[in-house]
Amino acid sequence: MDSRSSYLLLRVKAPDKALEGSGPPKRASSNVRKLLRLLWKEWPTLCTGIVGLSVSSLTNLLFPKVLGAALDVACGRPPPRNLSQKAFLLSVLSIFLTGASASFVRVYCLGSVAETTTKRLRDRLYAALLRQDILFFSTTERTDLVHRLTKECQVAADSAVAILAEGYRSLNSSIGASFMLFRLSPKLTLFALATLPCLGISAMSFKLFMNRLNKKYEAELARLRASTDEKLGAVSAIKLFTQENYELELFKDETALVASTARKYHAAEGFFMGGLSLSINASLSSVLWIGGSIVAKGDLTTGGLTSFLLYSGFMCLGFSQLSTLASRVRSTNESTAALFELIDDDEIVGKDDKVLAKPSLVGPITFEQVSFQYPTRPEVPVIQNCTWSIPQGAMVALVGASGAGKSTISSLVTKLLTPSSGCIKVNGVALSDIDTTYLRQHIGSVRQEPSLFSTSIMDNIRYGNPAATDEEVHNAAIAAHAHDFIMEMPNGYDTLVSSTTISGGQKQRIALARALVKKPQILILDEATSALDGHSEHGIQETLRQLEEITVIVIAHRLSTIQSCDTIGVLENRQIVETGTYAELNASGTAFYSLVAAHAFEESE
Ligand SMILES: Nc1ncnc2c1ncn2[C@@H]1O[C@H](COP(=O)(O)OP(=O)(O)OP(=O)(O)O)[C@@H](O)[C@H]1O
Repeated sequence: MDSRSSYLLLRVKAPDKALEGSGPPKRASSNVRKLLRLLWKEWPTLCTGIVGLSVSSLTNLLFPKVLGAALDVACGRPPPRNLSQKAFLLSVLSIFLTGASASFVRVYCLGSVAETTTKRLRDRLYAALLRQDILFFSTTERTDLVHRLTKECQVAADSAVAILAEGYRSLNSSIGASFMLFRLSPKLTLFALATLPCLGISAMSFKLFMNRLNKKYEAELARLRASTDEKLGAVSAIKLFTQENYELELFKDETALVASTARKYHAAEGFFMGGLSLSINASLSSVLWIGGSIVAKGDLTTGGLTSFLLYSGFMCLGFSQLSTLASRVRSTNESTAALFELIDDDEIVGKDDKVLAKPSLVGPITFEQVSFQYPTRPEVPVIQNCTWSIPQGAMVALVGASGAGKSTISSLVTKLLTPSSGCIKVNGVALSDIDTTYLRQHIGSVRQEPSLFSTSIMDNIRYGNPAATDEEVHNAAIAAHAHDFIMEMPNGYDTLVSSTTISGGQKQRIALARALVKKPQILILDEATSALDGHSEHGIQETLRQLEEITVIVIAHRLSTIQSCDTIGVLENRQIVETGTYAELNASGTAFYSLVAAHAFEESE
């Protein structure tokens, strides 16, 4: 099991006790049933499609009979059921027209059902993804998720419709055609059926072999996709280390492996198709041989034999489709397992939701014996029995060596992560008792590499507070020292983020404006001004000082930022080991002093 799915199991079964018990595996066999239940939500269109399918199957079944009768009429025999030639022609035409109309209804209605089901699956999956916590995204390939949302949802819905429609149609053709064959000539039917089990068994075993090859091919392709995604994401590192040729050779090896498996699959497919055509030709010739002698004896007409041959084709097609149905159900169950794992998980999470408090967040933030370790590395605690109190309205610097756990602490305060033990309180209320949406609506958070969306700068800032007026957006941008450079852009606030080159520092200031427009009660800046020059950063510090009532937690590597804070918390050995002002801590023997001596901080520009 990969780390992502083991993580999912952890969340669902034992959110607080990492890696304890994995529970019984979910049964993939029910996925097709879930898909069929989703199809049923469109029952009026689905039923209309099935009526169309039934009618087109029936007209298809009548086709060989009609064709045989037409051949006999062309050979000079009278039309069946004492019909005149004109009436016979008209009835043939009406059968064909009915079949064509039924095909339209079938294709349109079943296609609509597939599309609506795809939409339903995509909506549910997207909702499920938005509910996952950040750890999920750090252990899951983003390209896989996008693929799941776009392609896999479509394939799953199409497969469910195909299983239903093809299953129904194959059943109709195999049973209907066998019935018609017996009616035409029981003797010839028994002869034709005798070869069927042999053909069926060899075709099925060969198909299984091909499925195995196909799975191998898919797995190799997935590996290629993941490694290409990783390499293209790190293309600057490849260039800087001049490893282009090495990477190209690695890529060539991987594509060679994929191509070789694909060739094996095509060879097997060619062998299968060749064998199939050989056995069909052999059985058709023998049916024709025996059938010819029956016609010669006068027990069957030439038209009857033609109908018989066509019905044999229908029957073979029906049985072969039925035989592949089981493997199609199995492959759909398997290919949709990851999809339903996410969707079902979301349903479980949803059921556990309870109504939480929305207290005032104006008050101190306190850490009480807080411990945390990432579920993917349960043996390495990042924070352990950490106790810390951040006074309300203070501007606090959180410092520590790289990897000490500063960003982890900021994620714990915003509830992006949940402590493994202990408790974080805001204004005396435990975070676990505070409504998450409410909490995040009142916390502004800016990270070192903020994500901006490909809309206008105005929309990006307003993302922090959709109800903000233009004036409020401008004020937030002024406070974040972003207004001037925004106004210098070709379309000012309407400039599209994707249409212009925005520097790291400009991005950070837009992100700060987006956090400020919320009018937060707590502001967390995680290296949020690292790309700014000293002058701009100083201006922002001044602005933050003027924001009354807001508690600001600053994670910074720049000494000037730290110096301007009211108090400093030093994170070392998984705990806050010291707190105090810069003047108090900047003395020989303190952990802070050791950090300064170890050049953990940049000097001001
Ligand atoms: N998603 C994750 N899964 C597992 N371990 C993680 C994850 N994110 C961070 N860690 C680990 O947790 C520890 C603390 O990381 P964190 O990013 O909180 O440190 P930091 O003090 O903010 O570091 P820096 O100053 O370099 O940004 C590190 O050892 C890191 O490798």
